[in-house]
Amino acid sequence: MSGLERPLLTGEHEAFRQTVRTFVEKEVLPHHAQWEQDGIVPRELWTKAGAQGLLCFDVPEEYGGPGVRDFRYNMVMAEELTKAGANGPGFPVHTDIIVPYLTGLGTDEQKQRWLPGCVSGETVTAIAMTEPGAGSDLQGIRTNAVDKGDHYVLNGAKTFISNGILADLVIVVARTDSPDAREGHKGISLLVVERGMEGFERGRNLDKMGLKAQDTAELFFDDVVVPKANRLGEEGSGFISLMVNLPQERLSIACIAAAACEAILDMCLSYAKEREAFGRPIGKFQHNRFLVAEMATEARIARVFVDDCVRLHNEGKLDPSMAAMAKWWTTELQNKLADRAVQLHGGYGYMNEYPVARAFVDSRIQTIYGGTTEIQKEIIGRSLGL
Ligand SMILES: CC(C)(COP(=O)(O)OP(=O)(O)OC[C@H]1O[C@@H](n2cnc3c(N)ncnc32)[C@H](O)[C@@H]1OP(=O)(O)O)[C@@H](O)C(=O)NCCC(=O)NCCSC(=O)C1=CCCCC1
Repeated sequence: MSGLERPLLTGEHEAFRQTVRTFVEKEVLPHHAQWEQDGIVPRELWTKAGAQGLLCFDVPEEYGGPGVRDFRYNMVMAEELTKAGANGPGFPVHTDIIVPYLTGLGTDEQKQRWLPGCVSGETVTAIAMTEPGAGSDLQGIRTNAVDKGDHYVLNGAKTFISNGILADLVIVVARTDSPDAREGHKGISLLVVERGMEGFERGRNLDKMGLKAQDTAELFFDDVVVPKANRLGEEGSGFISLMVNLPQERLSIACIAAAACEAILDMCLSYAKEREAFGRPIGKFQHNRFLVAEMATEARIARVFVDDCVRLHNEGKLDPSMAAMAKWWTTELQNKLADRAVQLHGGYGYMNEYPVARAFVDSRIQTIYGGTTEIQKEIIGRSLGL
């Protein structure tokens, strides 16, 4: 797909892309296979990324960041990691999804306390929404925090938490209402739990089908004393804060999907030109030519759509239903293209040593996390008044 115009991006974004690419080639790719076996990346990778200015672009200067509110940088980061097949570093999870809660909801004291470490990579973050018994139905969570005056006592369990093992700071979604007088979404708050708090334990680093080098963990909270100074936003405002922030998470996932579609197309194009069968390159057979032609068309539509969503987001005009459209459509496309790519590659496509196999397994989670395809359609349907 190289050579296609991207009017959204300027020379500065392309220069940033070069910095990310050099970092990925030097610091990530030589070790990635080992990290996939380990199920985790080393801490030092985060501080190296921080030192190169690759984390938390929109954190204001007074809190140690570059203060650049431009999601195109987030998008370029997602693209470079995805196209390199380097899905281990959970940088987009940190920069695009979690740190914005601190920047947007934190008091000055909280921001002074937490943001400089997030920018430098000393502090790795996670957000804990999902529980063993509640995923799509966020209001159904049971983790609860009991008000004890100047602190809460937190109890519960979370699962599927990205960066869960590495995280020093976890935003925990918890019920702060009483079990006798449930207040629906108004009973949900966001509490920051920090590494070392008594009663905060990590469970398994979960063994996943794909995204092998990114740690995904169970977290347990057993009478954890969380100071009220660690609550983000007003008590009871947590659900609305999630609804307001989730569109950016979904856009981040769509950025990954659009880049993955382009990467899959490139793999198929090369293979269709190189691989010969029955005396000619397989791309000379009409079936395969049409297959790759369809992929090129669909990947281009995804690109134009996602770039436009990023433009709207930068202008503060991306509504939640548009983010939902971008998320479901591009991630479903990514799955479709990945499946077809394996078929085109035949037996080689099933071999882990071929990038197409990784593209296939990594695509599968994309339609699930960040809100499933079905939840995205629910959001769109409701926005249409249905
Ligand atoms: C969309 C959803 C299914 C909606 O739920 P309900 O039907 O219970 O809620 P409902 O009755 O629709 O609404 C309640 C209040 O909320 C207001 N509001 C809604 N949207 C918004 C909005 N956009 N802005 C402001 N207010 C909003 C609504 O008006 C209502 O308030 P009111 O009662 O009128 O006072 C929601 O639960 C959801 O989204 N689930 C997916 C979770 C999900 O996506 N995890 C992802 C976990 S995976 C993850 O986090 C990671 C993945 C990858 C890496 C890292 C992290």
